[in-house]
Amino acid sequence: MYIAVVGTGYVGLVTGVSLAEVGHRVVCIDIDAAKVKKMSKGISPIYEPSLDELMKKNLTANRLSFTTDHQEAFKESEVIYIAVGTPENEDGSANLGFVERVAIDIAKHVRKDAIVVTKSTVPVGTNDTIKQVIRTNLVRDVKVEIVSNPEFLREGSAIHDSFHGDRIVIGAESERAADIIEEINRPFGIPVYKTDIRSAEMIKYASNAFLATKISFINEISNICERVGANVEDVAIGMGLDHRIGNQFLNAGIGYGGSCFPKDTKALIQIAGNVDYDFELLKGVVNVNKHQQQLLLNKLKERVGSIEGKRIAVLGLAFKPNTDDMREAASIRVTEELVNNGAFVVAYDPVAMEKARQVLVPQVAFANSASEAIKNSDAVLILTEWDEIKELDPELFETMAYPLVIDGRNCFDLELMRKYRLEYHSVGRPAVRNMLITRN
Ligand SMILES: NC(=O)C1=CN([C@@H]2O[C@H](COP(=O)(O)OP(=O)(O)OC[C@H]3O[C@@H](n4cnc5c(N)ncnc54)[C@H](O)[C@@H]3O)[C@@H](O)[C@H]2O)C=CC1
Ligand SMILES: O=C(O)[C@H]1O[C@H](OP(=O)(O)OP(=O)(O)OC[C@H]2O[C@@H](n3ccc(=O)[nH]c3=O)[C@H](O)[C@@H]2O)[C@H](O)[C@@H](O)[C@@H]1O
Repeated sequence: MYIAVVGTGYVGLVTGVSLAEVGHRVVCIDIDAAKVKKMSKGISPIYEPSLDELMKKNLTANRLSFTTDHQEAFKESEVIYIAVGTPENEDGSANLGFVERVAIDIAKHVRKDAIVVTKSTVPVGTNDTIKQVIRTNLVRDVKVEIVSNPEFLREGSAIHDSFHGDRIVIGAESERAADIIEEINRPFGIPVYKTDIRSAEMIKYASNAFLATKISFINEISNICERVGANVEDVAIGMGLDHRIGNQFLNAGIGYGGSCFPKDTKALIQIAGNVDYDFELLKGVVNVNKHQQQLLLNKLKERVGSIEGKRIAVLGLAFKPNTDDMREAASIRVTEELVNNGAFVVAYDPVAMEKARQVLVPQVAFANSASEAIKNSDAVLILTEWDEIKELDPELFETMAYPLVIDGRNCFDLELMRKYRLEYHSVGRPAVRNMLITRN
């Protein structure tokens, strides 16, 4: 199949590369010329495990190409994927400006009958708008059908998820269009669920909102655990053994960040509000998430008193491990608050430092390693559970005058931390206060 993918962010690029890998001829289009130049050389503009290798392999095999030219890209295309961003408007609703722009580009440049597949996360009813925009702006006499095919990949394991996802959802207005998209995806061997377009659009928001709900739920349980002396990790294991609950997405921490949960939960509240439905539960989920980051800062303030003039090491800046994505990362608000309170912040991340420099407040200093950040600090805050951080030797913390570690991601085993001279606070687990121990 000749396929065009519009937008080469996390979703578009991974979709394009994966479709090329299973044998399709794919052209990826982006308006960002610098990005296109880089990708044409086989260099991924984002950090995503295995992506570079697959890009190079498929470029060499001539199954994959990149361009800024929509007209050129749509010349042969039988299927056009829309994978541009749908960021948050100020009122929490989804900004559909990029999607609508692409719909107009398709209408102007499409040359043959085509199926337009929406991968971007869009509010229920948006595919009807896309259809309308394309049909009213069509320049040539061609037939365009619309399919909703929401994406469920996670950043940091995007390639793996594309080949081993739990399901592919196809929402279509005709059986023919649904069958063609199913056929395109057959080589992935992932179960396909076909439905109507509006239900497919809703499946995406409902799935993200449900996962976000699980996180806020376990975070509230963790806050109670701290007060009653229980351990949230044991609680999550015990709960997860019930298959109806499942053991995933029950990691308590500083709340969810990233480019999707924060915006998609708010967008779903708006979608509900637009039809006069007050989605109370989801509003609670969003509020709990906001509060959770503050709890970490409260713990710090409680232990160090005034933050002013203190040197605080912040380990882990990306919103989750294995990505350099800084969108809605907890580190943005946390470092800003520390700086506003007069702290000297020294930050470290194994991968996201370059992007972090662009979004964190300019007063933040960057260390070349975790140990450099930790040395001489008054406290360490852990915000992302990178393996590199989880594998740090706790002895490193003993290089601090008063080893105070506040871990927002439960990176360390409590038994292990009890063997070191340090004070360690994590989320939903008993604190370790072990300043007097002498080890042999
Ligand atoms: N990031 C993720 O893990 C996931 C994202 N999604 C959804 O997928 C959509 C895309 O998300 P990301 O890939 O994160 O976005 P992104 O913001 O990383 O990338 C969007 C890309 O589209 C390009 N673009 C904008 N307008 C264009 C146009 N008219 N023509 C060509 N290119 C254009 C931009 O230059 C940019 O490179 C969003 O709706 C998001 O909610 C869904 C599942 C996972
Ligand atoms: O629509 C999207 O963009 C994507 O959003 C999430 O993927 P992603 O944001 O890449 O990452 P997740 O692994 O889901 O983590 C999101 C946030 O939740 C946090 N989280 C996750 C799991 C958990 O148990 N606890 C927890 O705090 C993570 O630290 C991170 O900040 C979903 O998992 C994907 O299925 C979806 O396609």
